[in-house]
Amino acid sequence: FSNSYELLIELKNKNLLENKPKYWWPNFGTFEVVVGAVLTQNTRWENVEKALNQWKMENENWRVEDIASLDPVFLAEIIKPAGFYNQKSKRLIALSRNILRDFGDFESFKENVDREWLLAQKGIGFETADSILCYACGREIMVVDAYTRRLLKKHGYEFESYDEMREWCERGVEENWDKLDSIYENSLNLCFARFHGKIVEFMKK
Ligand SMILES: Cn1cnc2c(N)nc[n+](C)c21
Repeated sequence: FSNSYELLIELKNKNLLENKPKYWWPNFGTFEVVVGAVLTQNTRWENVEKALNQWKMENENWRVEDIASLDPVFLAEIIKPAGFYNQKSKRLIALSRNILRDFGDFESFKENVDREWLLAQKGIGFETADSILCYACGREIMVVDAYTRRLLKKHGYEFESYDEMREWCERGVEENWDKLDSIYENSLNLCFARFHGKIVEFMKK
């Protein structure tokens, strides 16, 4: 493939997202995505799901108001399966408090947060920030990760930085948006959410 549009087309016909949530990340658009994005650092997704489900055994769902006022030792115990649980517990509580302090509630955070605010939060780097923007806030931004880097390297593409790789993935799709729009029968929204999901599922196979 000579650009990311051609890569997307090659992946499109492999049915990589069948029996997956519509936008790939479970509970897309909710605070649970924010928690999962922090928990998935340096561990396997299966461990994140275990941690997320531990909380949901006792609670309806993950709410920013609950986590903001939680005892860090108590939360660490719940998220233990995800690893680095003391550090991740402290960071999730601080992040939740800052969301309430700076935005008032999760809905307003979804609408108004930007990449700079996220990157200023302790323990949030490019991949975590972009996962939150894309899958919690529904922004058209491409998450790139070790899977993406490995796939592109295999096809001769190497990048100086995270952002250079992200821009390569976004540019090829944006330059061919009209072609994609007709292929997807004009239902082309959040295509980067699905594009990243296809890459992860392809590389895991
Ligand atoms: C949501 N999500 C984030 N990272 C993932 C992964 N590695 N594998 C599968 N899923 C669904 C994931």
